[in-house]
Amino acid sequence: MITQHQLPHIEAVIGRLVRFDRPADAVLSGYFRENPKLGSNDRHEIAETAFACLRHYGRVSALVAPKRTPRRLMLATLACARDINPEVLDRLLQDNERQWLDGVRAAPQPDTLSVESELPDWVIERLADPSPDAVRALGAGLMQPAPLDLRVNTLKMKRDAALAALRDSGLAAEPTPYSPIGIRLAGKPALNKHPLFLDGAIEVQDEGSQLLGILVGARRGEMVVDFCAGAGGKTLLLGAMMASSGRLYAFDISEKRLSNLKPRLARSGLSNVTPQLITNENDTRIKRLAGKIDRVLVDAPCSGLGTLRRNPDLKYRQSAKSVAELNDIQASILASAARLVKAGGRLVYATCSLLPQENRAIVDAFLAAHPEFELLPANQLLAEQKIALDTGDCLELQPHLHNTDGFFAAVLVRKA
Ligand SMILES: C[S@@+](CC[C@H](N)C(=O)[O-])C[C@H]1O[C@@H](n2cnc3c(N)ncnc32)[C@H](O)[C@@H]1O
Repeated sequence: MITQHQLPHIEAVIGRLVRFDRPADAVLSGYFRENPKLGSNDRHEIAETAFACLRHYGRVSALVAPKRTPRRLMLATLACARDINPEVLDRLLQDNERQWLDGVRAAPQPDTLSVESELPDWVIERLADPSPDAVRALGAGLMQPAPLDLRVNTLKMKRDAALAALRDSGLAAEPTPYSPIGIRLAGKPALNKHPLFLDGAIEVQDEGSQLLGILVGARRGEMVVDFCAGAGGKTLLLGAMMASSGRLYAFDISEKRLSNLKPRLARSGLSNVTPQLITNENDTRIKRLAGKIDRVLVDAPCSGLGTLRRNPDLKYRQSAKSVAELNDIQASILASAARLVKAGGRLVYATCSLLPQENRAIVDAFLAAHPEFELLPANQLLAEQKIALDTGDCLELQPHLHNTDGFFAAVLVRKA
């Protein structure tokens, strides 16, 4: 329920968000830390309105143009992008705002493809299929809330047992359609105090991420590298696939992200993981492992445009220029990671981007320069795992088609 007391807070948060200089969730949690007296309903309404503003920013900012003040953006969001009773909203307005907002409500919808799909032109131009129908369908999918997916830690529990335990605790839980170790929950229940979570038997992980880990196919006793491990979402999956045996290196250049892996590792029960901070993809510590690794995952830094359901601000924080810069980093990381792979070993290149420029183009250029590698068709690998999902020789997940985040993965093998 929106109240008068919340409006200055929403306005302040929107003012910070539309600078697009920091991740939206960091802006929001920083604001809540500065304002500890805000109650849970206040936080909920502030976050919902702020994210609605970001999700519908193309439309909302066109409606209030040319005076895009935070207050106007907030009022247009409340009137046009959230399901707020107009009478309730009108009671919260200043006198001079009622007429203005009526005009906004009555204004014809801006009908450019960019506003309709809520995707900037530079993104549309770079999609594999930029035709209006495809863009509208993708844009609509990216506007839906992402489901809450869990991965069962198979070291601790089977999926059926986890499903039964979650249902016993009153949660509506279903198996995920594709991942054999995934569970989809209805709603967004808080899980951080759930016994299964505390015991490390479940982790929050999008089904798409799970499929990508499954393509790595890590096995017991192998030497495996998660090259861009971050906070270890996929490391934990790979470690469980290896039944906590062999050796799993988790590399990353971010000390902060790697430190977030530590408590997750402790819960998971894995004892085969070696987190390793590296200075860059050419770090000397990596060279020592050259030619020794069975499987390498490169979950490359990318634009994140596949995660717009959760991070709608990314489409304004990224740009054609930042994607071009990422392309250089992606190519360099992939080439470096490839040196680790032994003969017959597997290299998986993955992103959570929807742009061919960060996906297939990087892989094609790599294969052209590295004839010692070849592509293993992802659809065949998934079929061998009895996963009924065929997106061609690379895994290409799209929110509106698969109800996962947008993901890309190519599986490469070093010829024996
Ligand atoms: C997409 S995120 C990885 C997410 C992680 N795999 C997970 O499942 O949670 C990309 C990661 O690449 C790391 N990174 C950026 N440049 C790197 C480099 N040159 N070498 C290794 N990691 C790098 C970033 O710090 C970031 O954590």
